[in-house]
Amino acid sequence: MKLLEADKLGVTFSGLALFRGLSFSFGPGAIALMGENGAGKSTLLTLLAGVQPLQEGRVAVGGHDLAAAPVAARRALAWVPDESVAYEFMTGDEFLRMVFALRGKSEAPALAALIEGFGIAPHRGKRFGQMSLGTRKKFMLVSGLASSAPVVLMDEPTNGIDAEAKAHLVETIRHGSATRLFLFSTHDEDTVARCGATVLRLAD
Ligand SMILES: Nc1ncnc2c1ncn2[C@@H]1O[C@H](COP(=O)(O)OP(=O)(O)OP(=O)(O)O)[C@@H](O)[C@H]1O
Repeated sequence: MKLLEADKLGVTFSGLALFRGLSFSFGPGAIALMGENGAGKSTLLTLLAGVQPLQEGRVAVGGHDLAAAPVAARRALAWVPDESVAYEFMTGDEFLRMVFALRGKSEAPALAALIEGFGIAPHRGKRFGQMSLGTRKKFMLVSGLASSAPVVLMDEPTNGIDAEAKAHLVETIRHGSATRLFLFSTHDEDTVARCGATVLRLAD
């Protein structure tokens, strides 16, 4: 079962090619995107997530072409950026409700266990402007992981989170990777090993 396919992806910034002719095809599992700072990990993830338009090549998510059928393709993925995208005035609960409303869902069956596992229950009523960086990150992770999307794209998911949350992230990836694809950028070798992830290395 193919969940994410990239065919001859290429990106050029200011006349310099960041990568070219990048092709892969993944079914369920865990893939760690690694490489030096500036190798293009975040750029690749934003292309796959449909956050930034493709320059060269094509992407299909859940069999849906990202350029030709963007709504169906994006419905098949969840995107967890490195930095919080929530409004500062929103509470944790309001943010989660907004994300599920945007996905056309009123509830997420996995949500309660994720809130518990990531230890964010005490922060649900807090506004993002008053949260620590790690707590914001945990809400981003929970919003993506609680979706039923078969493809979960995460930019540096362990950045800033504590050991308990990291253990829960690893457990969620290990448990879910039989049916879903988790593709995440990281510099964290320990997490890659604990998740049993396959490494996709972007050359500098
Ligand atoms: N919109 C843009 N315009 C011009 N250059 C860009 C743009 N986006 C990214 N870049 C450049 O592309 C390169 C790759 O950046 P990217 O953030 O994808 O790397 P990364 O592998 O995620 O790095 P890190 O490990 O530091 O997070 C960098 O040199 C960056 O400055």
